Amino acid sequence: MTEQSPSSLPAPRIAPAIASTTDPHLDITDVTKNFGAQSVLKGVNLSVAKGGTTAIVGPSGSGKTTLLRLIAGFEHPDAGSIGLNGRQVAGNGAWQPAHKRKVGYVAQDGALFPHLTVGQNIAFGLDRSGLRESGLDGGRNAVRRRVAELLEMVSLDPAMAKRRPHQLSGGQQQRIALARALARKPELMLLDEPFSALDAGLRVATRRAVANVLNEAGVTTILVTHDQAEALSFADQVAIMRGGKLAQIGNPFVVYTRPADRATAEFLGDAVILDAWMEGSLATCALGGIPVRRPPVQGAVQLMLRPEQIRIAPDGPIRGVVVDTDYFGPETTVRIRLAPLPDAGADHRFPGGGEVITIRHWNASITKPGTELCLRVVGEGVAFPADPTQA
Ligand SMILES: Nc1ncnc2c1ncn2[C@@H]1O[C@H](COP(=O)(O)OP(=O)(O)OP(=O)(O)O)[C@@H](O)[C@H]1O
Repeated sequence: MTEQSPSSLPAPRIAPAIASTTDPHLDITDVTKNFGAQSVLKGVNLSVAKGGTTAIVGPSGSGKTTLLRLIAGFEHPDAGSIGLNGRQVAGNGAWQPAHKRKVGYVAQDGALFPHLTVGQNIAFGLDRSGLRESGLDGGRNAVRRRVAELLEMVSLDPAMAKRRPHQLSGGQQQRIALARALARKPELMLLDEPFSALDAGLRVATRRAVANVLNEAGVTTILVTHDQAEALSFADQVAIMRGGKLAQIGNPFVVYTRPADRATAEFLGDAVILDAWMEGSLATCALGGIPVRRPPVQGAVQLMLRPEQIRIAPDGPIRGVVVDTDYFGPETTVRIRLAPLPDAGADHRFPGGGEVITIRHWNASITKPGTELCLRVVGEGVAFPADPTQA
């Protein structure tokens, strides 16, 4: 048994930045989209708060880009409606073309024009009548000044305006693409996997820089990605797309720690899933009795824990033997075969032991195969009905 009680568990961290969706910037209601016989979006509902950051994450082909293109106004929905700032822009007979929606779009590869300089690329996005409205003449000097301003906004040296895209790194190219999209002063920015071509270090730095620019400019942002870690770190609202539907929408902490179903749990990160028996708010499994906040059913369930909730501890009540390990530098994944619970006996509610779980540990030397370990579980588990039709 674990020695945790629900009252001793850490309180969930609630993401501070979720803006109220009572005043949504974007409102998507029951949107469907078919391409020929293929049904790609099957009734999507999503609300994005003004100034908020939403990540749409999901496997390849689940419909993420299609949804973004509908929001941008590059495609019409077959049914449902899309509202921007309280005004219907698509559906129910309404239609506002893309160039009137005040929406910026940055694609995966940045899509810069290779034959134009950086400055010309950015200037391409400038709305010259907008420059005139701002008291600028819309001529060369005004354009040059605005391009320099936009380059500074994305933390690049204005001298770069003379270069061509092939003379820039991938991260710099993505920032130029962002500057070009920002040139029109969009109120909503759509980012379609803009960091996926960058290597790991540059990806994190560029993501952070882009997030800062958009945040400071107060631009509502939607990021599409298939990278769950990116979604969790970038956004204050994460929407998980699966098979043309949003399986769950919530703040990053909630969707990671309390996924709505097993597929979402496994998509968002590593998950330890064990057969368990739910009685009241306690699920008994090979790791002992684990508190569950809102059990969906009683009786047979599948219990989900994140690997970081299972700690190696000399006084831990659960026993197991290391099966094998995988060394990754800062951490090692450790596969452990669990021993039967001492009080399991012939009671059909208790698992018989022998389950293999995978956890992580920083010290590779204490996790050699065959080593006996004591384990402790921290925090709550999430229970899913063992019979998925009950979900
Ligand atoms: N213009 C189109 N014509 C026909 N089929 C399309 C069109 N656009 C998208 N599709 C199909 O719709 C499905 C969803 O595509 P979409 O690009 O929206 O998925 P995605 O989740 O963004 O995938 P990825 O992560 O691989 O970019 C795919 O099967 C795709 O082939």
